[in-house]
Amino acid sequence: MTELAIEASNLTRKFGAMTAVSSLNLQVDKQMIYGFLGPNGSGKTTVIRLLTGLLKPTAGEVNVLGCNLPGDAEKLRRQIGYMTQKFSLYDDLTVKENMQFIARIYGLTPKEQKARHDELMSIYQLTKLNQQLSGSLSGGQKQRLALACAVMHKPKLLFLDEPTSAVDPENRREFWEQLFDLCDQGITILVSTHYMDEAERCHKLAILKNGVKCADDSPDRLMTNMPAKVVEVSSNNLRQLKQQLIILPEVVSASQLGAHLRVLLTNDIVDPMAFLNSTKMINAKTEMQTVRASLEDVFVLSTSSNLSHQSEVHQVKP
Ligand SMILES: Nc1ncnc2c1ncn2[C@@H]1O[C@H](COP(=O)(O)OP(=O)(O)OP(=O)(O)O)[C@@H](O)[C@H]1O
Repeated sequence: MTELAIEASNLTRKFGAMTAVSSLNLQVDKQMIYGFLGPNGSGKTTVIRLLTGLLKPTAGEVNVLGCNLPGDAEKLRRQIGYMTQKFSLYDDLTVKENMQFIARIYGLTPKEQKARHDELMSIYQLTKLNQQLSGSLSGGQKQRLALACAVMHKPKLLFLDEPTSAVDPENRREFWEQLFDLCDQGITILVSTHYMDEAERCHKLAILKNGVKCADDSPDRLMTNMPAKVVEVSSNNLRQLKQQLIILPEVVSASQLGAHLRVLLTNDIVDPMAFLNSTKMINAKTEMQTVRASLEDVFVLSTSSNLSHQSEVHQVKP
């Protein structure tokens, strides 16, 4: 049986009357990259802070790397790394000084500091930037420095809260290669993101909405088992067609992608083409085909504000 790095049951966190995280059950296997995908304010950062011991839960149980939280938070701290959304290092210190500062916080001896510093500078391509003020680094360079600092003390578990929000696609791809290298070395990674391409790279993924987990599985299984049908429609009246379709209860969403309208239909529609034809909104110039669900479709369905659709999404994983 695979060992768990994180286990949470009924984890709940309220801020006053507002419930930021609601009865969350979570199991994360060791040595995997587990993603949190959710819209703004869905509770991703709050969950991460609860799992790092930085925030106390209102209710529920959390065990991370064998430490029961919040009681064992201090014991856990040495075993985890945390990279926050914002660049949290000192702008007016050089790259080297920031690394030294973090190394001292983690109590590395001068000899360990030197060895780790040289190793990380090389892995994260920071050697030439050693004496540069951190505030003057590019977004991608800052991110590499932040990751180097987060792994300084060789944590077993890494929390990354929207780590690539300020970097371009090429740097993002490179960053993910580094994450897979870390995973290969035995590190478990929990990462929150807004990006579908990033979410699709995770071994497993939870989708959060208003503090509630609405789906939890591998990206592939989420797409294969999505309880809705997807039809691509091309026509000469896409904008008008969209307005007509989205008011139908069977239509979860209709969004334009270039020359197509991507239409999500509830699963009880057995023959999507016949259904769309029966709406009489389709004209002689309309072409339709059913297509495989994308992760974005799963996300749209999971976070749809239509409650009748929402109840179905919970069936993504019973
Ligand atoms: N310290 C706090 N006090 C009051 N409300 C808070 C606090 N921290 C978070 N919240 C609220 O909890 C909800 C979830 O916030 P959280 O930052 O966890 O979401 P998120 O999914 O990380 O959002 P984003 O993607 O925008 O970073 C929000 O409504 C937020 O305003």
